[in-house]
Amino acid sequence: MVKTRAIVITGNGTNCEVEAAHACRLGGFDEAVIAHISDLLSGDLRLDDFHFLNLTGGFLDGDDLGSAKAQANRFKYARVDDLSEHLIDQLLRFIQAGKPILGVCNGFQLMVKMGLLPAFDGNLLQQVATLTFNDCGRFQDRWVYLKNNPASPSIFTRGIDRGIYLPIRHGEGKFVAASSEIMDRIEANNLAVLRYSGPDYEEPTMAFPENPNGSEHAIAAICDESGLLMGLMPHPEAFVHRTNHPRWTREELPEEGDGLILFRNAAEYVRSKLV
Ligand SMILES: NC(=O)CC[C@H](N)C(=O)O
Repeated sequence: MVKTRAIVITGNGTNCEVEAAHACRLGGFDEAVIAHISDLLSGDLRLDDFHFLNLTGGFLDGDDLGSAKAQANRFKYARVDDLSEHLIDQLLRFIQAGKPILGVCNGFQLMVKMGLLPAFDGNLLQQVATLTFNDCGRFQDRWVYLKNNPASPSIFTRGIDRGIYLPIRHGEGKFVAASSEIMDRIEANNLAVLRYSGPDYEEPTMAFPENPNGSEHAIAAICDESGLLMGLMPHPEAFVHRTNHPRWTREELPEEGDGLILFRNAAEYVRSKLV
């Protein structure tokens, strides 16, 4: 049987790669490789040899130029040394092959700034939204409630009932669309996958602190129309077991953390396409 292989890209300031690779393995991938961006740029590793790409969180290039902006340009314009192609050619092949990509926090910022999300009409590499400074003006490091949109096409959130509880750690998490037309289209196509809410997961909220950054339409996660490309500000890889929960010694909790389902769904999707 073919091994399902996940790749987590690191380097230039990411800091969640070990947790992310662990989540991929727990979720069911046979292998999860932590690859430095330099290994892709040198041609030593190729995206073509993997089935799932996780763009993980951190402080790429120290957030200079705005979070993930420099890495977005690196992905778009850097050439792979020994293959006489650009890294973006590999990335576009990956997407055209129908392979899923999950961007978390800095990785979500990267996907949006490269134009991989929301990528209307498969129009990749055109930036139509951004993630900018939190309205509160401060870095936020705590847990949030995320209301699920069951009508979204995201393959990652299948099976989530009302919502999930996850940690955030970001300074630039406010989702802003370039125009009201873009936002209308995101809403019309159910591309807003998760929104900040109260603990009952009833209504999305713009109120601080439940909405930690002032994100338009309370958006915490979006996907593309295929559901295979998704990004979110909260960290699913940081809640895979009940002992990751801030109150695990005081509350009765299920063994599995709320974030693991995203990785399990990715692994199951990949497996279903390989057999
Ligand atoms: N944890 C993260 O990935 C943070 C992303 C980015 N550095 C920010 O502060 O917004």
